[in-house]
Amino acid sequence: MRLKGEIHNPCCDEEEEKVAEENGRELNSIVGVGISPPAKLVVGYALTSKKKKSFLQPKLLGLARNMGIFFIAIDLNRALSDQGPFDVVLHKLAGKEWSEIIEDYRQKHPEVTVLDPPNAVQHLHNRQSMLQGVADLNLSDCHGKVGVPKQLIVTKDPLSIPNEVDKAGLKLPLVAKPLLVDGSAKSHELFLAYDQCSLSELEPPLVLQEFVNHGGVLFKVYIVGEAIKVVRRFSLPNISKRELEKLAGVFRFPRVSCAAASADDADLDPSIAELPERPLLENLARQLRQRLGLRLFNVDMIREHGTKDVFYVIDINYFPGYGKMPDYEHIFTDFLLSLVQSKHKKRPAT
Ligand SMILES: O=P(O)(O)O[C@@H]1[C@@H](OP(=O)(O)O)[C@H](OP(=O)(O)O)[C@H](O)[C@H](OP(=O)(O)O)[C@H]1OP(=O)(O)O
Ligand SMILES: Nc1ncnc2c1ncn2[C@@H]1O[C@H](COP(=O)(O)OP(=O)(O)O)[C@@H](O)[C@H]1O
Ligand SMILES: [Mg+2]
Ligand SMILES: [Mg+2]
Repeated sequence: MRLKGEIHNPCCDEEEEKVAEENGRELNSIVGVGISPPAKLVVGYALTSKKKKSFLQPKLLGLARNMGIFFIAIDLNRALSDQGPFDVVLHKLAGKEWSEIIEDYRQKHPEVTVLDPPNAVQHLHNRQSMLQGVADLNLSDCHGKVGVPKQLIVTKDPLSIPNEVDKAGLKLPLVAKPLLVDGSAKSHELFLAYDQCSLSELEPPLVLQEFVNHGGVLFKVYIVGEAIKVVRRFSLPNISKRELEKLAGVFRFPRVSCAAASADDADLDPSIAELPERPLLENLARQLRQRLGLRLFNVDMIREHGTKDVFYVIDINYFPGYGKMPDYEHIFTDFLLSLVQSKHKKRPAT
């Protein structure tokens, strides 16, 4: 925690100016009435403009300010070590150059909580390494099973895909996903493949994943440190055997489970809509947090149609769209405060 007056506050765009204005209003009002400055938490952020807009909403900034938490934009044109000082750094920017900057900063400033370490984030930029952790989890309790759909990685020669799929024993239909996830629209361009021959039309590098019928509903499990929030989203409908026999080809499908596809208020079959049990989610989140070394992520989970508790994780996203998570402003401010508290607890008594 720091005292006031230590903050450097560079403004780069409209969003940042708004944030700085919110912060400044608080600083001036305290100085003006001569109250001694309270301890405060300074959070530096390096986010895309889309993310700044969706995450730094007035309801978060206002609540945070009342709790002594101030968000300060990191100036990408200046050395990171010359800025701040920060208690926490939040970041989600693409590119190797940024990863190196933030890793270097993390090593030189162990007193700052960097959310999250770039090498751990990197793990989620590849759809193969992303799900490796899940396959190795130990979730053998009575609240359900969590696995990963059977999948195959293809890095070259599209003409060999039909044969490779055959050898691996993958069952059709398949979902084809770009192997690398870099935040681009292209990395979210997904295809459904209904027959083996057409698979050679796809462009590697890819993950080919068995399509799991799940009743058209997906569970988005948001994790913020130890907090978990789960929402329902619409997803792809079941594909019947009959339909599969009739169809051939590969078809691109749109972003079916985006925020606009919320299914929380829909009138759904309870056996499809019922959320995964809380102990299962807690166990999953705890183990993933440890294994991935991340505190800010979400997990896309589906329930195998016709079962009560057989789940598959199909996607994990770093620093997802928390702005759409119900109650995110409280969850996030509590989380930021808990970081400082745990830091204080760890400090040896003098
Ligand atoms: O754009 P939003 O707010 O829907 O958030 C996206 C996430 O949506 P979700 O919160 O899961 O509904 C989205 O999740 P999905 O991959 O769509 O499941 C990604 O996390 C996306 O980041 P990136 O493009 O992979 O870097 C996220 O995009 P960024 O906001 O990080 O650019
Ligand atoms: N193995 C699968 N079985 C059934 N549906 C799937 C599968 N994988 C993906 N989907 C559907 O495709 C959507 C996008 O896939 P996802 O892996 O989450 O990619 P993205 O990173 O672009 O969100 C999911 O929300 C879900 O509707
Ligand atoms: Mg997804
Ligand atoms: Mg994703």
